[in-house]
Amino acid sequence: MLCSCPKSTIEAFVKTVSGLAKRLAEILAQPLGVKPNYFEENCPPRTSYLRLNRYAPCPFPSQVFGLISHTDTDFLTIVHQDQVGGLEIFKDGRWLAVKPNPEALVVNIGDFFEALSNGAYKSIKHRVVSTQEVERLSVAYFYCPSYDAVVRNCGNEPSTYRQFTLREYKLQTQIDVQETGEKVGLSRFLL
Ligand SMILES: O=C(O)CCC(=O)C(=O)O
Ligand SMILES: [Fe+2]
Repeated sequence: MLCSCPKSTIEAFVKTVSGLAKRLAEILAQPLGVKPNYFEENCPPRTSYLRLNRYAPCPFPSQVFGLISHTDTDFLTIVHQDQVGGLEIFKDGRWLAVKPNPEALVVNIGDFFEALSNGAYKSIKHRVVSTQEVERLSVAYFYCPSYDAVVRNCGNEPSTYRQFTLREYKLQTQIDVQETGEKVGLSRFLL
């Protein structure tokens, strides 16, 4: 797994996964009427990032989450998890385990694709449950716009969310976490 790899391997992975993220975003955006060069213009490499997650074995797995329920602050996230398992998505009112497959990547829609698509694509709520026996490793690549790129509904329907930038969104999240203890997310930007 990537967490113990040399820097050159991580850099090579970022190069490949960033190309994949861009291509996937373009394909998903095509039916929405988004300009073909939207991601090229608005997502420079410096605001996207890779996170290496290590979840230590937990003596109280029923009481402590590896990662609490959240949506991702990006267009999309590409995740590679090891064989341990623990990632869950919230679908149709219940939590579903994402079966670990080290040969596969998991792609999550993030908050900004939901806004760009005016809700046609949903930013998926997810979490990681703990394991008592073994540690778990995962790698997540977050595909983001630049801080001042405007994210808005690209279709012709009346907008569900007001337009915003990553800078504004992060600032609002910071305020919400300080005041309420959690990220409120897109609902802050409902019209
Ligand atoms: O560890 C995972 O499988 C998911 C990680 C995740 O959701 C995140 O880093 O935002
Ligand atoms: Fe996440």
